[in-house]
Amino acid sequence: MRPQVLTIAGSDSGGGAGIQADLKTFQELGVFGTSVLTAVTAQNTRGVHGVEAVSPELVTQQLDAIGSDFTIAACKTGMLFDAARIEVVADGVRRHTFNRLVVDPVMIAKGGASLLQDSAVQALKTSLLPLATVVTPNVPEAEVLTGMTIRTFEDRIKAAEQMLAYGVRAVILKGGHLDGATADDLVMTASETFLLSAPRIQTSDTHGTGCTFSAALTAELAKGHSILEATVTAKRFIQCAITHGLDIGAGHGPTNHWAYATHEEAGVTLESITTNHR
Ligand SMILES: Nc1ncnc2c1ncn2[C@@H]1O[C@H](COP(=O)(O)OP(=O)(O)OP(=O)(O)O)[C@@H](O)[C@H]1O
Ligand SMILES: Cc1ncc(COP(=O)(O)O)c(N)n1
Repeated sequence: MRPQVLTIAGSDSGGGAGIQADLKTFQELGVFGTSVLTAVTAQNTRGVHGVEAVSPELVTQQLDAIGSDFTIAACKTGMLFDAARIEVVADGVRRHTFNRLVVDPVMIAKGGASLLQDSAVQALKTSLLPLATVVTPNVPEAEVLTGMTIRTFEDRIKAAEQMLAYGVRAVILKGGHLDGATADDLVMTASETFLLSAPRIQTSDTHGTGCTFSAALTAELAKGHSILEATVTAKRFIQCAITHGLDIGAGHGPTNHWAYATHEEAGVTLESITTNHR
């Protein structure tokens, strides 16, 4: 039987991020995707033009419809909109024992639109992160989650340590927003810290990179791979998707979800940098 997976996220009408990016990624990686919508955005490559949240009751109904019928091997969250949706999502994840949980703490879209209310950050930290297997913040999201300013490599290590203390099993602090010849993601578990690197692609077509990366990670966890194995495959998937962009739309274009199946990926490395003594 195909592994069944779930994404709990917002809809991106433009198809490059959100639920749409997640389902395309699941399909490409051979797992059966289901979805719980938390919000609907009117969005294209130029930006977010409207947002409406799905009621907490309907979010719960969707979670119960999935949880009562499917065997969810892994699950991810994306745009959660506000504290009320976070609480019902955390409740559903707990009740249905969705055990392998990837939390992508989506806060702000590439174009600058807010996808999570400021007042929801505390709920994310206290209700959802303790249930998470992996949390995948970018640098601005990690700054909000930790209250730290992240500039140096040491800052990234300290921030990842702080997020690990929120109860997650692994932190992937993504480096897409930083400069440099490589896009480096810091991967920290209780026992070890790694640097996951790939050549940085010069492109503005990076809409939905975080969604796609976390969906690939979820698909690989669902197949029973370890967190590290799943992380490396997810990086390969997103590297191919960014490298072979589709040139769609006039703004930040989507990535190519087909590319992983049809192109060789080059240059992803995983280097162990420290052994953590906890
Ligand atoms: N230009 C790039 N070249 C290569 N890899 C990149 C590039 N931009 C981002 N990445 C990689 O894509 C993955 C997603 O990271 P990113 O920091 O873009 O997430 P994000 O900001 O949450 O994405 P989004 O909010 O757009 O969905 C990471 O592995 C990151 O290193
Ligand atoms: C529904 C939804 N979820 C997530 C994102 C983040 O993606 P990006 O930062 O690339 O805009 C988005 N734009 N829309």
